[in-house]
Amino acid sequence: MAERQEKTFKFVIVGGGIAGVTCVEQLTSQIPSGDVALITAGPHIKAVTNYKQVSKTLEEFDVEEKPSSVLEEKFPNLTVIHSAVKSLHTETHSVETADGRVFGYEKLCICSGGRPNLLMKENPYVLGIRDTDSAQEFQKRLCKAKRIVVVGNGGIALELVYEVEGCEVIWAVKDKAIGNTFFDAGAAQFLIPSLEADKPEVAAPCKRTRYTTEEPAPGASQTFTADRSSRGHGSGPTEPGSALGPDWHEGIALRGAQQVSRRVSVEYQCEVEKILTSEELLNSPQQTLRPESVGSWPVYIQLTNGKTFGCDFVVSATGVVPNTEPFLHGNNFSVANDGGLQVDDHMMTSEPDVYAAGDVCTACWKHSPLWQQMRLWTQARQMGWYAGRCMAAEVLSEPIELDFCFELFSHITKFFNYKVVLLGKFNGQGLGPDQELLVRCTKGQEYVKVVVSGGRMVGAVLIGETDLEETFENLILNQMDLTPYGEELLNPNIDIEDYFD
Ligand SMILES: Cc1cc2nc3c(=O)[nH]c(=O)nc-3n(C[C@H](O)[C@H](O)[C@H](O)COP(=O)(O)OP(=O)(O)OC[C@H]3O[C@@H](n4cnc5c(N)ncnc54)[C@H](O)[C@@H]3O)c2cc1C
Ligand SMILES: NC(=O)C1=CN([C@@H]2O[C@H](COP(=O)(O)OP(=O)(O)OC[C@H]3O[C@@H](n4cnc5c(N)ncnc54)[C@H](O)[C@@H]3O)[C@@H](O)[C@H]2O)C=CC1
Repeated sequence: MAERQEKTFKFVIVGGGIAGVTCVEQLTSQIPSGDVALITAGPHIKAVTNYKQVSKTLEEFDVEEKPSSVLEEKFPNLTVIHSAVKSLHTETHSVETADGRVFGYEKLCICSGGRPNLLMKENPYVLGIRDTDSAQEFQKRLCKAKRIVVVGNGGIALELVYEVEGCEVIWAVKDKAIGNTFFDAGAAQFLIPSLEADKPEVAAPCKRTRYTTEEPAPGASQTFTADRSSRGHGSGPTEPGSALGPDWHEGIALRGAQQVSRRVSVEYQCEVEKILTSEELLNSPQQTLRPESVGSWPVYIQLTNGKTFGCDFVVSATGVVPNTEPFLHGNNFSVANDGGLQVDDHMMTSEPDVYAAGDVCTACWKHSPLWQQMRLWTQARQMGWYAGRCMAAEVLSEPIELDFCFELFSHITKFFNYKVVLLGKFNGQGLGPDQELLVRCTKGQEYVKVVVSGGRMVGAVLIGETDLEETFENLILNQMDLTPYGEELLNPNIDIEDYFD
């Protein structure tokens, strides 16, 4: 550890993403006299703008990348330090930065986010998407590409396969249906036609109280094509840093080298066996391509379904790993199975005076039966805000209770150009057999799924302009017995809002 301590701050926040910046904003406004330092690796910070509380728990906002001077001008008691934290010494209450400076703290909040959980870290043909730099690298490689393979079945994969144009996409998913992180096979079936059609088909509403769905057989593949117009170019490069967020792809053209329509082939129920160069492929015993077709691509991907695809590069959209490394050495943090710093219901880690918020932490308090953690920026904002309040409350010796936002999971987003609202145990997470699903689906228009347990609504997936989010949120929060209403709950001819007034 360097000998010289530059300064001791009352509060030190590490990370200029949504969690860190929201925590700073909360602290500086609650305790204007306390000096606060924000230590962050990149030159920019992420700020929440146009915040809108849509309902009791649903919120919408934009995120802007801004120079940190904007924050310093707004909060005179804030100092922004641009350097990565290299080590943390909880005993002496100090952090050391990559440029050798040491700063003391009375209370520390770690908001260092996460990084892509890459399939093969050292392989130059495997890309992850996290921040502005990695998105621009992806765009640079894509504009010369004729075929890419996307591995993963969560948020990034869903966005990419829909947005990429002029390049063939092979989409390898582990599951029986697309988008398993966010919804079930029924919703996947509703969304799939969007991959091949620009205009949604409008049909009469149809209602079913339980859904059944045809699933592709193991190793099956499906191909979807569509013509789409290209979009404009956007912002220039920035330093590596915070995660991208909603609509990140709208500012950059995601167009490949081919003047052809979009073409997505989904390979179901498979994982990556190997990623090989053409030379390695020729020497591989499992290789199934004809020798004359080997060599035309820079890289080849072998899937566990026995298929091999040549491509320009592979996108590993396979989740997030929390950035904990600089903080662990020499300290005694409890780390969760997913690699996050465990935090209690006051966002405190297992080390005294050290809090954590956002993608880097794992919520280890006893959750409300209707909430779960997902690494989303709505939760990064809520956690950063609540961590700031908890730190202030501790300093002011005020009591504080777990915030209401952790009562009910709620998320608004957009997939395949549809509004998507997820509430509570939207996929029946952890409910076991004690659940009933009510589904209403109008092809090309809306998909409504309600999860009922013990006669009470515990979750919902709303795709399209359903206008049901507020009513369903209330029904979930009230835990009203819905048994008398039965299937009428989703009857499209009943105005459900009036029904429950
Ligand atoms: C492509 C993409 C699309 C997404 N889309 C959505 C979406 O539509 N909706 C949604 O809700 N969520 C979305 N997310 C997830 C969301 O962006 C993240 O959950 C959220 O931004 C996490 O915020 P954070 O502040 O915890 O971490 P980050 O944004 O990762 O910020 C971490 C900060 O810590 C800094 N840092 C890291 N290590 C150190 C260190 N050692 N010292 C100092 N500073 C350090 C980094 O520079 C960065 O500023 C998306 C994510 C990606 C990658
Ligand atoms: N609209 C939204 O809300 C969006 C949210 N995000 C968030 O950004 C973060 C990063 O996104 P993603 O990388 O898509 O993470 P994710 O957590 O959403 O999905 C990861 C996917 O990768 C799969 N996977 C994991 N390991 C694998 C392996 N070895 N082989 C094959 N598949 C594997 C998982 O089954 C899962 O389908 C997530 O926290 C996500 O929630 C990202 C984009 C959009």
